[in-house]
Amino acid sequence: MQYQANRPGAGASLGHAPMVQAAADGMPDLQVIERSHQRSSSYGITRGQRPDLATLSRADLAQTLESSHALFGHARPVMETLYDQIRNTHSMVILSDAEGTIIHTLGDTDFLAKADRVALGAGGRWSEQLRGTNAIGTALFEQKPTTVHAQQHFLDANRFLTCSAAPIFDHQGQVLGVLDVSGECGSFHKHTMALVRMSAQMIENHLLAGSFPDCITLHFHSRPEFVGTLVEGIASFTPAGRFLAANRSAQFQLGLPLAALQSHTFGSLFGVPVSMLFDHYRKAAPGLMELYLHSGIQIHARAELRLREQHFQNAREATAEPVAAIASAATSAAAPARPATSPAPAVAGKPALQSLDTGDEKMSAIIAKLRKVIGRGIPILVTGETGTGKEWLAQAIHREHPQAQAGAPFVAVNCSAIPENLIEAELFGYEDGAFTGARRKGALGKIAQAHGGTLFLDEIGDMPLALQGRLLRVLQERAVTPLGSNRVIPVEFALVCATNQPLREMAARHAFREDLYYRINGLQVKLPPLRERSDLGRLADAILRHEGGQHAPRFDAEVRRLLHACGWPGNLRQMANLIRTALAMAAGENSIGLRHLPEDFLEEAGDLAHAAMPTQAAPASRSLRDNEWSTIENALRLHDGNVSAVAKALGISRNTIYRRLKAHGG
Ligand SMILES: Nc1ncnc2c1ncn2[C@@H]1O[C@H](COP(=O)(O)OP(=O)(O)OP(=O)(O)O)[C@@H](O)[C@H]1O
Repeated sequence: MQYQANRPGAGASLGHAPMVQAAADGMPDLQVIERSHQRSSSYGITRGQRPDLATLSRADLAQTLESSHALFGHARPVMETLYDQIRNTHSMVILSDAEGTIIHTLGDTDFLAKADRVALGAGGRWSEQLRGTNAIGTALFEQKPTTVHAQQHFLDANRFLTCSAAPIFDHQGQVLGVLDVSGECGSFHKHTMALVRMSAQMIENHLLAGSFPDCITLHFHSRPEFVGTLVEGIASFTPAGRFLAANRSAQFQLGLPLAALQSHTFGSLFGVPVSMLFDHYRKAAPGLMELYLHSGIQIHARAELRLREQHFQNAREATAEPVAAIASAATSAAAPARPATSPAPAVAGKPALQSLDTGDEKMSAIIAKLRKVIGRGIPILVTGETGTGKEWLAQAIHREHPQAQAGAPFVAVNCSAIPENLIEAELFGYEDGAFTGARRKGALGKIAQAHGGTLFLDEIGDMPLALQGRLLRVLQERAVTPLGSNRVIPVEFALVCATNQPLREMAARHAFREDLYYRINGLQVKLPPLRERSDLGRLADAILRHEGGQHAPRFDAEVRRLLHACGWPGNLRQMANLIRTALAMAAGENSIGLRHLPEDFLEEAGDLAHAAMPTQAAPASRSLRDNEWSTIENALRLHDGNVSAVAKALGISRNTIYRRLKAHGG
């Protein structure tokens, strides 16, 4: 059958009707295919011709590999993780250079043999000029992710394939190569493209982090839990603060393309001098920094200071204070480069365990129990509705350890925020054995980063089953083996996990490993929802002081009444958000009145209080999830299904709402 995309009903005529969709769905973009077919004809290729199967000689391939060493070095471990996701689907993962020459493949043996027949292997050349329309060549030409399915290949010989390819860009926006998943056309899956794109993004992030030997790299996101994940923004600056490079997430968050960013400095982007980073890392246990973009949006950031000796020296002179912490947060050029995902700094600025005891009986009992187990190697499992402060409690637990005072790391991993195919590399790290000496890279996983400190696994119920076994082994053996390595790294850390899922129930229906459940469940504490706490007023005062300092204005009587009347479906997160807004509105005044509260809160407080009532009266046997879901459901009804509005009203993330909607078949 010939390709007929330029005729009406072309998708149907291909026998792949659902293919006629936007490329963003992981479906081929028919306009892209059509343009490519026109180009293929103009190259003088004919559909029925035998493809040019000549591959590079071994010497030429070695040279190609050498010139793509950085790309190959960073791509290889990501390819291994990606291949784990598609194993046994008659497919393979392919890396090509910017000319479309394949430099590395990983695949199922049966399919590799078939692929070999069309030179889809190392040394094979897949530019559009040589092969006509194909995912690698066309993605290179279009400079965007491209799926080419079956008949959409220009050459008849390639029509047994379905291929999804994403270009990989360097920090200057130049294409370095292409990551591709190819398989037999019957193995097409629309999610493949999403996996390929995320993997390409991960390679780009690692490349960027390793690009400059002497620089300051900022990892940031508007949500603190996303710092250190695939979606974080990464921007590098010279030691003097001049902009060097940024990944796509950073460009998006900063609202500027690369070309415009070139004329910026750290100061012009964030409104503070770069020296504030040195000040920040001079602290004994620096936490994430809070910075503001021009748009007023707050971001949370972690900096990596990878500086030469003389820049340390300058920093020392500039700050004229002890700089032990700077040295510990930085890597000198002579030392091996710090891995791309360096340990998150220890937690600072968050309350200690004692200050979480504001008089609620349940909270006091929880804190007393925790005190008995902290420091005894007993894993702690924290449950509770969204926003009840599970992560805050984990940080407070960490701070109780004497090592925390000495700067031991608190490393948080949100198991639901990291794409399933990347979580393994994030947790266990990976090793790049391809190059030695200065080029040897790799990344320390979060588990190894937590060595000596605390590992906090948030939303542990969302950890893929396959990885639960590996995690269990790490916990039993107290050692981690990075991907692609035989090296065993001993690790010692305190473990705190959190979930708002019924893990025991999940274990009973084999949705969560029972052995892991018992292993992480040394002591389980359940944080009460805000509506059930007896210390609501004191808690609000504590948050007010935390956010606004000792001289913050006080709540007036009307506001206090309203605080008690509200159902607080978003729990502490909602309350903290409300108080932050009120403080901003009441700046310079002595008290916070109703006029300082957001209108939507005032309008909804009554309704939401009602919405929460049935959950208060709900029988104890109802799960946390049920309570939370009915609150979300009510709020969705109130807001005509507008997820953003509900997220704002409840003070919970849109992701949480989408996850719950999915879980309830929405
Ligand atoms: N004890 C506290 N005092 C003041 N504010 C708090 C406290 N605990 C939590 N918060 C506020 O609530 C927000 C949410 O807390 P946290 O992330 O710990 O909740 P969570 O239960 O882990 O939420 P989720 O289940 O959605 O991950 C925090 O960012 C903070 O603003």
